[in-house]
Amino acid sequence: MTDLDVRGIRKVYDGRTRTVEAVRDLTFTVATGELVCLVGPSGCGKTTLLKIIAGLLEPTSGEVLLEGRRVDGPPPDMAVVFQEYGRSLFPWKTVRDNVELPLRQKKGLTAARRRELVEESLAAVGLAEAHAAYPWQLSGGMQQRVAIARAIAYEPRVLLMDEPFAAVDAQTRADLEDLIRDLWHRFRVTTLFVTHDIDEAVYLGQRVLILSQSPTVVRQDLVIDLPDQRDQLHTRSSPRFAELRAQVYSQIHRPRTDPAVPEEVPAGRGPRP
Ligand SMILES: Nc1ncnc2c1ncn2[C@@H]1O[C@H](COP(=O)(O)OP(=O)(O)OP(=O)(O)O)[C@@H](O)[C@H]1O
Repeated sequence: MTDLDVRGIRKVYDGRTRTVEAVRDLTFTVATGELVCLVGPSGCGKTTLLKIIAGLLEPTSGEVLLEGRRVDGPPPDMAVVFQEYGRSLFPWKTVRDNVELPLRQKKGLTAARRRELVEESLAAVGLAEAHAAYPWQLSGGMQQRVAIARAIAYEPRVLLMDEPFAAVDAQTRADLEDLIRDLWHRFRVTTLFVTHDIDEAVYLGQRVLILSQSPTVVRQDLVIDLPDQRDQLHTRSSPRFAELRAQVYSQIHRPRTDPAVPEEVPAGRGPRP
């Protein structure tokens, strides 16, 4: 079954002085319970695409379907984890209250069930002990764990992650990558994980969607045929990992086949139909 169906998404930012075609034509699907990584160079429109999928930004053309229903605003059964954990947590609320907050918007949850979900998800990310702390008392990696716990507690149908580990150190990043694999094994939430880090995409994903430079199209939809049980040491040093990362690298850096296509359209000409 398909959870997420992205069809012909195009996005043109129409500014006063210039018009930028950020995303040209993106089409892909994510099946129920899949973990798919989306990798592309900086500025290729990953955040733009994610905002469109999350219903926060309207595409110029194309559509996103979530379980067959068109997304035209933030869907209630989707959770997003952003890169800037510092700005996504409320500093005046405790860890427990930060995780519980979105649950208060969810219909039909009793206070007891909310408490249960908060406790379970904090335990799942290894932060059961930190429930009474404030975000500013925690390290960056711990704050990002809180943001992940908040997303999981919500029991979303689809989880979107936008470069969630870009701002943490390398060791914390590796730990958080393993946490994502672990949580995905446990909860099987349909996950779309956006990153510009090729190794991270190959390590995490069942599939990697490789994006071109802006204006963006899908260069390749690559199946990651690494063993399901992955670990930082053995997986990353395996010959197959090296082959897959080389394949992603060469696709990302492949020259555009259509160099005549302008990346910026003069203002006033407007988006193409
Ligand atoms: N609100 C906006 N108005 C005009 N142009 C924009 C706007 N947001 C993004 N862009 C442009 O669209 C293109 C894609 O930006 P976007 O932030 O989606 O890329 P990205 O792949 O997420 O980048 P990064 O990896 O550096 O975070 C860029 O050229 C950017 O300058």
